[in-house]
Amino acid sequence: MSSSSVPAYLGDEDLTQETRDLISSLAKEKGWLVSEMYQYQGRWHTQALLQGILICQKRFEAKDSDIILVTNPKSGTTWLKALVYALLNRHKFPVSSSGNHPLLVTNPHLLVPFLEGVYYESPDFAFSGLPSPRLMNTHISHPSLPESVKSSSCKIVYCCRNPKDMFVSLWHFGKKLAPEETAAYPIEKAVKAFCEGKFIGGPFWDHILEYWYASRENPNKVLFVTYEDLKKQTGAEMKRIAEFLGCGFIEEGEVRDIVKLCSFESLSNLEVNRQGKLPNGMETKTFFRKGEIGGWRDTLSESLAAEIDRTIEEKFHGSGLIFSS
Ligand SMILES: Nc1ncnc2c1ncn2[C@@H]1O[C@H](COP(=O)(O)O)[C@@H](OP(=O)(O)O)[C@H]1O
Ligand SMILES: C[C@]12CC[C@@H]3c4ccc(OS(=O)(=O)O)cc4CC[C@H]3[C@@H]1CC[C@@H]2O
Repeated sequence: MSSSSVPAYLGDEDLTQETRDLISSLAKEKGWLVSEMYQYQGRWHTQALLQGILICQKRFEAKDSDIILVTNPKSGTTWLKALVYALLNRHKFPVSSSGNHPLLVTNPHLLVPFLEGVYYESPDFAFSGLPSPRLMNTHISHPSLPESVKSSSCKIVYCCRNPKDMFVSLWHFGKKLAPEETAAYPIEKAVKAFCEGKFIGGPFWDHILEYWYASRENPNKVLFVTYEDLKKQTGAEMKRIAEFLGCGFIEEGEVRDIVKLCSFESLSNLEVNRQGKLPNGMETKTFFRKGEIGGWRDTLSESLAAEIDRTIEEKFHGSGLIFSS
């Protein structure tokens, strides 16, 4: 990859010998954005994110008080980070006297660390130094989570999104992230790869279903929310998240203020989210595009939408999970 906006952890520099040895034994495919992606524990990864996951699996020690936000890419990660950060810090940083709220001057990705990204960039990063309760996010699949995440009483909030909107969001994100690499790539090919599961973090259906069943088996451990419900009833979903996390009583005014501060209109118009880059090289504005439900209609032809619908029907049939659009 050559574009300047491409983050460090999409590259293949700084790989340890251990990662190189493992990679040499893994199935390999050419990706849409990356020239090589590797299949590890059933999922496709860039070399850098794979190394981040390996280090995370080895080193991350979950605490009972931890909160981990889990998503597939482009399913509402940035928004969920902002909402939960504002919720947990509502006494320290009241949103009503909001002139100096951290979210007004800091991109949500800098307030909530991305586990495998941080472990790739800074393998010795001291997660133990984060204030309690520690709030972090990951795209790691349920079976691949570090053992301590599964065995401790830490809480997981999983947010999923209608796969058609998720794909379309990824499509535009990829084009912004690496315009040269993606310019000549046909959307038909990308939809095919997405439906075959050969996309970073994919297959998307395994990711969603594993957390879906985990939330049904252990509702005190995993809370399952959707981008669509968050969009339609942000306040009610935020209260559900707050109750799950044991945040205690929240006044209606506080809920309203947090919902407003974290809305697409509010966050996407802040200077900090319009200009500038994260330290990893990604432009902050790439995380905000339309922020709508059903926006896939502007990008997908009927036949491409039908191709994704067929995959959804095949993979989610009988699961009880229904995507609204
Ligand atoms: N505050 C917010 N409210 C609603 N959607 C938001 C949001 N912030 C970002 N998004 C949307 O969430 C998607 C990015 O997901 P992620 O944060 O997981 O990378 C993008 O979707 P679109 O590309 O459909 O607009 C982005 O616009
Ligand atoms: C994880 C990430 C969002 C997804 C980005 C991504 C999406 C699709 C890709 O296509 S393919 O090469 O697998 O065919 C590649 C990538 C690589 C970067 C991914 C982003 C890094 C941080 C974002 O949350």
